Amino acid sequence: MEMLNKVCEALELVRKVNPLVHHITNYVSVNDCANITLTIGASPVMSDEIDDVGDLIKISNALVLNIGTLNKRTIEAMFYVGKEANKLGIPIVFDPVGTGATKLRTEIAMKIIDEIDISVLRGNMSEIKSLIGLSSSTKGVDSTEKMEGAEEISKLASKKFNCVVGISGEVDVISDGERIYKVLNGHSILTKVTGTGCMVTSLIGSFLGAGCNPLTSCVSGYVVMGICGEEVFKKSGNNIGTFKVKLYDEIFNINEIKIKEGVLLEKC
Ligand SMILES: Nc1ncnc2c1ncn2[C@@H]1O[C@H](COP(=O)(O)OP(=O)(O)O)[C@@H](O)[C@H]1O
Ligand SMILES: Cc1ncsc1CCOP(=O)(O)O
Ligand SMILES: [Mg+2]
Repeated sequence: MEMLNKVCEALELVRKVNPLVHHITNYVSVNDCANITLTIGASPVMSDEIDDVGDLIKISNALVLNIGTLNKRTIEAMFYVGKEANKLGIPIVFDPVGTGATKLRTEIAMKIIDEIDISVLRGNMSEIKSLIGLSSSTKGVDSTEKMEGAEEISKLASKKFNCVVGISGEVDVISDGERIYKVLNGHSILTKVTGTGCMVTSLIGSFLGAGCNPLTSCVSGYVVMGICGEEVFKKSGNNIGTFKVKLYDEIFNINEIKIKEGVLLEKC
């Protein structure tokens, strides 16, 4: 399958290019995002100070915006650096954490999508549904929505926001407005460790920074997290405390052979 080869090429490319990925992200999973960026072969830098981000984005290859613990100061920095990234042609992945749960999150996420050119929007079903104006329930940062209709919703959201949209869940669904891919890899244990969605977003940022296109970057992020999450569970079972550390090991050691053996990727 053509996309599978692109995912393998993306892995090779990120390790060759070693892109710098600038993050403005949340203080819950910031360290996990930095580590996951390193494990895939990119380099992370985290900064949300408005007097600092303008210089950093000039030397970065991609930008991750994540509103998990947004506040007035980081919101201002996100708009500033997002617009600078657009001027410089640096790709952006946006994670609208908790959208739908609060007015502030929904309003800021909508404004980011409206004013900043985003390459990939990645969130769970509750977040994406709320952004396209569908009624949606949430549990804070976690989804309480079923994945039913995810194919159409991802396509609709992609067309509406003019970017690739990746909806995560038991099956991850990705669309560029025309094509739809499904990644069936993953394990429910991934929902028991905080920050796994944020980490997928950092993986996507790493692939974007390496020069991969938004669709390939998004599919690759989900494939890597899905296969590696499954693998850690197979080896270690329900040992939640050590899961994340083993996930780093697994992602660091992912290769083309393991991807081709383990991948469950479908084109709709
Ligand atoms: N029920 C599930 N079964 C298998 N994998 C899942 C399940 N729910 C989520 N995942 C995986 O966990 C990762 C994070 O997704 P998710 O928990 O939906 O994001 P978020 O943490 O942003 O809400 C993704 O790689 C996704 O494929
Ligand atoms: C628990 C929590 N609260 C604010 S951000 C955050 C982390 C969310 O991470 P993810 O969306 O990857 O589960
Ligand atoms: Mg999330």
